[in-house]
Amino acid sequence: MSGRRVDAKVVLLGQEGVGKSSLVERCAHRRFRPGPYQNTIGAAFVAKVMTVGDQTVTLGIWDTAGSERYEAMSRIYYRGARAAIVCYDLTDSGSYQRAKFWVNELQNCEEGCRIYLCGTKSDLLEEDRRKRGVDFHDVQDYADEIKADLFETSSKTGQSVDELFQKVAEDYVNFSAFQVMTEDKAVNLDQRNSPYFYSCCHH
Ligand SMILES: Nc1nc2c(ncn2[C@@H]2O[C@H](COP(=O)(O)OP(=O)(O)OP(=O)(O)O)[C@@H](O)[C@H]2O)c(=O)[nH]1
Repeated sequence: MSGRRVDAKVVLLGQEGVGKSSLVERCAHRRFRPGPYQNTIGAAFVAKVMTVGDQTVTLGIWDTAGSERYEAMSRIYYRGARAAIVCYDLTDSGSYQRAKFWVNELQNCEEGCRIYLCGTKSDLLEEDRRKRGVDFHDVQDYADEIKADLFETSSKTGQSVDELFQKVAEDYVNFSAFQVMTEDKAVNLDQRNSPYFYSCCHH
């Protein structure tokens, strides 16, 4: 992995303890560590190579610290991000409010960043449905409103974790292809000095 170019910066945001580090651990190392909760200090970085069709894409994933103490630092980490996975704990409505705070930040400061809402710890709901603290349909409506994708994941069982990161990689590839197409067009339209442009207009 060393020396490999990162194609897209991805940042994880969300209240402390919602399971951001566990999500990265599951995605990168396909494991879940149930041990005592250790909060992230500052941020952690993982590069993950993904396959989209016949292309490989390296995601540079920044796992930020959720503690409000590190809020200013998290802002540094989402700068230039192509995708933000904004996490909340499906059993904790307060964490969903905190997720909305990060969405507002991104909308105001990082226009080019796609947002993925991620409700975590879905295995806890399988154990007991009454533990759900955030209504799925409410979040789906909100996701539609902000043009975000919505996933409900479990790092413990692995549910929907691969799907989430795969979608991030696919959107990156598709969006980049679209961007190249529109940029090419912009160049063509702008080439007033090009021989083609004049030959085209003078004949
Ligand atoms: N049951 C269950 N517990 C989880 C899951 N994901 C995380 N946890 C637990 O939730 C606690 C917090 O997880 P972390 O991944 O450290 O949370 P974080 O969002 O990175 O926390 P900060 O680094 O403080 O921002 C840990 O005790 C995890 O074991 C999950 O999918 N299911």
